[in-house]
Amino acid sequence: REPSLPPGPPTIPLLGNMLDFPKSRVHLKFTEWARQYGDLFSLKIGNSTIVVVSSAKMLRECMDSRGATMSDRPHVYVAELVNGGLDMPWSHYGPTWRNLRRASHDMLTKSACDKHLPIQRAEATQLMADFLDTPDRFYTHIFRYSASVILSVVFGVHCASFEGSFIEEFHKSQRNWDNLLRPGASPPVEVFPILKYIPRRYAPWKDKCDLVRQGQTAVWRGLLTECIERMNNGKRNEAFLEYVIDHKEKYNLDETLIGYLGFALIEAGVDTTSIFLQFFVQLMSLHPDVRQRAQKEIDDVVGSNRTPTMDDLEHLPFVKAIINEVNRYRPFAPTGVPHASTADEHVGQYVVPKGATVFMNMWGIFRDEEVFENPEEFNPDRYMKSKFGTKPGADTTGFREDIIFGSGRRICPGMHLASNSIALNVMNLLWAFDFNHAKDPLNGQPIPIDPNAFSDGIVLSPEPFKCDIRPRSQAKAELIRKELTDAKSVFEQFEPAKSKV
Ligand code: HEM
Repeated sequence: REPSLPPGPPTIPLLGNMLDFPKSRVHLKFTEWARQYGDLFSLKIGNSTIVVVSSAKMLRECMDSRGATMSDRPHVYVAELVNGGLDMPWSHYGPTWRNLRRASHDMLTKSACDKHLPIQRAEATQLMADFLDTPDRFYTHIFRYSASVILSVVFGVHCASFEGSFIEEFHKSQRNWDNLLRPGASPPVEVFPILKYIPRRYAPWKDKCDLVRQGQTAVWRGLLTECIERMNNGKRNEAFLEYVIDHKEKYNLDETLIGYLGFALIEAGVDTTSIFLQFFVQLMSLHPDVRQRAQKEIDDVVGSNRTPTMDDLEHLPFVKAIINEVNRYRPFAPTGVPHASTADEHVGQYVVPKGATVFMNMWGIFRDEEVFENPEEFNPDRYMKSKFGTKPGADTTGFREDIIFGSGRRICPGMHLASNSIALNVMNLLWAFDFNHAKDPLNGQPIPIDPNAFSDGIVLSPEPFKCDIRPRSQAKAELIRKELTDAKSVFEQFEPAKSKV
């Protein structure tokens, strides 16, 4: 390790820390190292450098305030084979990313997203109705909701069901993509570039890359073609992509890039929103005391004769505290989405060198005992006592309300759409349903839910679990069904999704 680098675990010649690098649960090891080496530590993997930021204060100093040099993405060879750098979350910091980013920013402003609240509300009503009809399929209902909202808003397409639909195909294709990105699924080409040249017959991962690329291209090409046809037939429905197509010169985007822009929003927006809602259902089933307290708050503000609206949120501090605590307790990307530096940056006494991969260790930030009381405990009440859920006297420098959405120039452009989705559904689901452990039909005993069973990788998502979801009253169930009938007029403004792309 070069002496100017932040400290870190001891290295061995040539390989550096490669043998110590965890194959799973990377966030746990990063957090252990952060406690040992500090809130800015480094690892060497061969010649390359990884820097890990593990406090909000350091996040501000090292990343938020250095947007111009900390906004690249690391080279990931399989991603280059799959999307050639045209897919925004993977794009390198440069003109293509800038054009995509500018368009997404203009499309997804708070006021633009608020205009799309009617379709978000209609979709959220369908989610409640789906929970009434087939509660056991809550996992796919949530995925359908998240996908259909983004498809409607971005491409102008509504997808009424998961099974047998385009959304099911997209789900499968994304799981193939996740598998390809898992550690060990492809050789470490980034460290040993020679591995790129392994002939195809010995490198099945190259064929898998082709398959994922073909699947993703089919998704955006199909949706874009439909959008253009609709525009040509005079049937516009205010989809965001219509606006970008109209202004493609302004953003310097050709058809392929416009397709990738739409795809990036589905790719980055669907799993994230779904995962939040799945964890929410899990945590409400595990913590009936928290659920009941939130339900009492909602009942006092909303009552039983109407469903919640976005205007209710400001009167529901405990519901907001639950949202914050789900994000703290189960951050969707526990080591952040890595950035890369494009210049040597002096941070305190250390240098973060040009080309380093920089991780935001959200797990470590949210599990810091100096900052959070009993951080391992799911306790929304902490956010009732302080804005950031921190304990009295803790240093809150660098904390911000949108910290879960990333950092600097790469901060999530979909955060307003995501926040509306999360708030609407959390309010609705607490208003409408009780969540409990499912019972084993053979012995009537509660089926345990393991809160620590989650998938590995850059994204944390709960392993499938069972729970019991029931409407809180017949009257509420009837109101949901009536609102779904009313929502049909909103859905009709969108094109029905095809079963295949
Ligand atoms: C709970 C929901 C969501 C969470 C927690 C979330 C979080 C994040 C995070 C942490 C990043 C990486 C930021 C960074 O590199 O510093 C990100 C990037 C991104 N998100 Fe989200 N996101 C959510 C929903 C959405 C939605 C709904 C959309 C689209 C409508 C979206 C679109 C994107 C895109 C396109 C990027 C890549 C930005 C870039 O690389 O420049 N996200 N998101």
